[in-house]
Amino acid sequence: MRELFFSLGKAYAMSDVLELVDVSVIRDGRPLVEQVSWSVAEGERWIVLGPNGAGKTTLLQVASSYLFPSTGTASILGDKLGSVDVFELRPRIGLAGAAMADKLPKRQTVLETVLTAAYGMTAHWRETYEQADESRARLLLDLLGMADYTERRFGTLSEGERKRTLIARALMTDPELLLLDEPAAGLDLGGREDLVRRLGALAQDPIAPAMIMVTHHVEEIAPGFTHVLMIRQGKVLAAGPIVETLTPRNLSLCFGLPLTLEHQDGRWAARGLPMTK
Ligand SMILES: Nc1ncnc2c1ncn2[C@@H]1O[C@H](COP(=O)(O)OP(=O)(O)OP(=O)(O)O)[C@@H](O)[C@H]1O
Repeated sequence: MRELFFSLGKAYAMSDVLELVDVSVIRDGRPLVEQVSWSVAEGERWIVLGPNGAGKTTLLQVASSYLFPSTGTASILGDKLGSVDVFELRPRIGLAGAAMADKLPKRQTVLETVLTAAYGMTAHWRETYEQADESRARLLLDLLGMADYTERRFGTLSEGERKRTLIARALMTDPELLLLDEPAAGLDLGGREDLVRRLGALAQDPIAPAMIMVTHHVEEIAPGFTHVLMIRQGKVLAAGPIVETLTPRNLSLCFGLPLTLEHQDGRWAARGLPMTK
């Protein structure tokens, strides 16, 4: 069944999903991210964790080829930004986030919203879809628990339903790299837990694409995520295998206050220390 979703043959070396070397992005003379070096290999599932304004979305924009570094080099799926046609690269990258949601027409059905990704478009426009594409879109919507919503208009969905539709959409092109920008933001407890379960299944699937998920909250990290990059004020504070790197000390440094951290059954929970009188 899974083979329907993800293909096996990849055209790049294992280590080459993403390779940033000394990447800085500078706007108005200020670095939004500074001297970031980071590599993501096939099979790895990364969390990018950090406070508001740390530079997480900026990094994801570089990883999705929508933003070029001001200095340093970025290679995505074996191709260096600046010497590759990004329009050939982008279908190989699945991207789900609020910025994408804003571009999608609200009157389009959920099925059309997912299908248009197969054609590199955001809106339905006279193209006739192939049966195979429609079958894939329906299967992905089913995988994300959206099978009963295919004819609903995208604009009428709840936040949780919208988030799950966007992930199905991001998987439509069978990407080699899946980028999720705060997929659990705005979800209630049930919605978050449902999404964490689905992302956990995806993360633990050995033939699913390499994944990078941006979040502010350790509670949103699903079992199966293997690595974490912790970022503060545009700089990498720590990066590496999650169990070694996601420590109370690093988390406290990252968010700038003393925090306790629990890790149980693959899930994480953080709490601030009580105020001393
Ligand atoms: N085009 C721009 N010009 C100037 N500053 C920008 C631009 N885009 C982002 N910034 C600033 O860069 C910093 C990093 O922004 P970014 O959106 O990457 O952070 P983030 O970690 O994703 O934040 P959040 O968690 O709040 O979404 C912020 O201070 C933001 O105000």
